Parts: sequence; C-alpha cells; structure tokens
Amino acid sequence: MDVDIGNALASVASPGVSREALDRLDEQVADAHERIEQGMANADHGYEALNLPERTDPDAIRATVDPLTDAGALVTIGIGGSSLGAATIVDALSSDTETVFLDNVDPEWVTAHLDRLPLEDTAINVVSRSGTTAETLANFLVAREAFESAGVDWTERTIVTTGESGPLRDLADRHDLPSLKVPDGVPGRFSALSAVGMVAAAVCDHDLDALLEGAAAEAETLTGSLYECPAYAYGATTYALDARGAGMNAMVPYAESLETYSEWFAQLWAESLGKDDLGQTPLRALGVTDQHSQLQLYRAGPRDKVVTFVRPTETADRSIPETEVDDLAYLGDASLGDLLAAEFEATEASLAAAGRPNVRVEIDRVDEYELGGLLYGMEAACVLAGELYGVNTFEQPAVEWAKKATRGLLGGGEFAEADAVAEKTELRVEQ
Ligand SMILES: O=P(O)(O)OC[C@H]1O[C@H](O)[C@H](O)[C@@H](O)[C@@H]1O
Repeated sequence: MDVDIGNALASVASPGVSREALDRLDEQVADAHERIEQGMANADHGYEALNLPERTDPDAIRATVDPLTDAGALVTIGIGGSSLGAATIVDALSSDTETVFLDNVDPEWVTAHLDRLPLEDTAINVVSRSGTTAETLANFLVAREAFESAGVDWTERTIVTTGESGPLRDLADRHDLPSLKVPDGVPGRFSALSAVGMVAAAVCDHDLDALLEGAAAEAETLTGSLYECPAYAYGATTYALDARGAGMNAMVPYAESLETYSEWFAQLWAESLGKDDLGQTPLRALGVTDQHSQLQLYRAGPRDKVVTFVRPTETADRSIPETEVDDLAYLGDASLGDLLAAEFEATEASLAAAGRPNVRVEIDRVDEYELGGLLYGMEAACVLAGELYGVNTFEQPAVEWAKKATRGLLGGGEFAEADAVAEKTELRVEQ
C-alpha cells in the first residue's frame, strides 16, 4: 500500500502536523521500530502476528479444507477477530461459494439463515481462539442441531479453528473434526493472515499464497522511518493527529468490496488502542455513498476527525450510456469508474479546502496480493501507534469484563462483574 499524508500537514489542515513535528516523531518511530523488531524476533505475544506471512502454512490450510471445497455455501461461526478478517477477505473477492458469517446471536437472523441455506450443500467453519466465546459456541450448537434436523451429518461438513485446549477443541476431538490451530502469540484481531482468516478464503478457492506474498512485501517495508514505510507513516500520522485533537478516525474505502474491511479496521483500532483513557475512535463510512450522508459533518462539524481514504487505483469499469437530455451529456462521455474517481478526488479536495485532515491510502487493485498488503500494513500501523501511545496493544481487558458479566448472568460461573448489572441506575421516562 502507498500512503499520502500531505493533507494531514499543518500547512493544509487544522488539526495538522508540522514537518518539524513529524521529524521529531520520526525519532520515536525509530525507537518503536526497534521494540517491534525485537518483539518479532522473540515471537513475543502480539508482535508474533507480524511474522505470520512467513509462519502461516497455506498447504496445511488447503489440505484441511479440501473435502469441503465443493460446498455451495459456507457458514463461518465466530465473532470479532475470529470473524472479521475472514469476512474482509471473502467479501472483497468474488467467489461462487455463498458465504455467511454468523457472529451475532440475534435469534431471528440466525434462524432465517439456517432455514434458508441448503444445508446438505453447506460447510461450517467454526472459529474461536479461546474456544469459550459464548456467542460462537451457542451459534455452533444451534447450527449443529439445524443440520441434524435436516438429516445432514454435520461432522462431515465442519472445520474447526481454535487453540490447543478449551471446549471447542474438546468438541473437535470428540467428533474427530478436521481442525487447525490458532497460532500462539497472535491475538484474534491480528489473525486474518493465519488459519483464522484464511480457512474461509481457502474454501472459496482464493489464492492464499498471493495473500501471504502481499503481506510479506509489506513486511519488507518495516524500517525505522515513517518516511520510508507506508504503514508507519499511517500509524504515526494518525497518532500525531489524535494528540492534536483528531480523536476520531473515519475509514472511508472507495470500493464497495472493501466495506467489511472498515469493520475489521474498526476492531483493530478500537480494541488495540482504546486503553488508559487513550485511543482514537474508529468511524466507518463508504465512498461514494456516505458523501451523501456523513460528509457534511466531516467537512463542517467539530475538528475532531481524520478521514482515511482507501482507494484501489485500478478497477473494472463500465461506461455510462449517452442520453437524450442535454444537461446529462457530461455523463455520457464518462464511465462509472471516471465518476467514482472524480468523486473521490473532489471529496478529498473538499476536506483539504476546509482544512480538515485526511490521509490517502492506495492499493493497486482489490485482489489477494494487495489485500494481504493492506491488512498487514494496517496491523503494523496499529502496532506502531500502540508503541507511540504506550498502551498494551494486544490485550482487551475491557471486553473481558462484559464477557464475564454475561456468563455470570447465564449461570456460567460466579463472576462479580454480573452483580453490577443489578446495580444499574434508572431514570425511566415511560409512555
Ligand atoms: O476467538 P475468540 O476467543 O472466540 O474471541 C473472539 C473475540 O472475543 C472478544 O470479544 C475479544 O475482545 C476479541 O478480541 C475476540 O476476537
């Protein structure tokens, strides 16, 4: 990926970062890079994720999914980091396999999917690093029952990806299910380039080698300077903008196929950096659609945001037919791609003209190689930002709190966190 931080400079935007401030920050980037390199070399928790391009074995993933590659549909059951990486990859790339991601436990929605899918032609991909996440285990049990009721042997159609031990590992062993292991030292939201994100891609016959090669090429750029490394340029610039008041980061891909990528990015950024009263709030928008809903706020609202544009420079195109109406003649000379490009450039310029910081991230096209680079690049950017903030990028204690409270409420153990639910302060206004 390439990154252009010109519209984040203080000469363009407020808040903005001066060249002098960037030069000073670059010294911190050099120190942070040393810590990151050391963490990678030691395979330390979290940093190990940046080694995935060379650690992930695509042959092992392909061999495990092989019996299910003929499936017409794939249901991935997982949540957060055990869903969003896989969803980002398969939603970005086209495939003949229908893909469904059961992350939520909304009963109506789960039932609608299970009732609709041709279960005899559907594969199940269950993913949970811990093997204990209530939503994932519950949805798996419900899906299993639906397969049984339809007379389909779910044990012949299920692949499990989980840790070395835990309830999901026990289930996989008990039913002799094909399984893969979540790599050690890799938190869920950094695991897209492992079996966690790549089983679904393999079932859909996407090119796993190209995904890893694109990530490896991005890894090559990790050097000690933000001026030489797009990932570090992004992480350092967004960190510096946050320090100057841009506490929100609106991710705006200009490609429908990258809409899920923004969800993946939101988890990565929020869960990794939201600690110790620090962090930047990720927002999600889509170009061009949200130009017509959110752009007003981004250009004229509070100066508390940076907008990140992600743009594939090459796309398939489609010409716009000529029209009999004079006022629309300009469209007949263009294509949908021309219109998309013009709207992107106009929106970027409109923010810069209003002094609103924005960053442009470019990939060549939406394919496996470029996607691998984008995912790896944003993970590296996030790790760098975590170093600059001085937070523990790889933990999520605040999420664990609610998980314990939920289990306590359902009678899944004694958790003091559940008591807080009964202590809720009320000020009700009723009809
Ligand atoms: O993979 P699992 O153990 O099922 O965890 C799934 C998700 O659960 C939690 O909510 C964590 O905060 C996420 O980081 C994690 O990705």
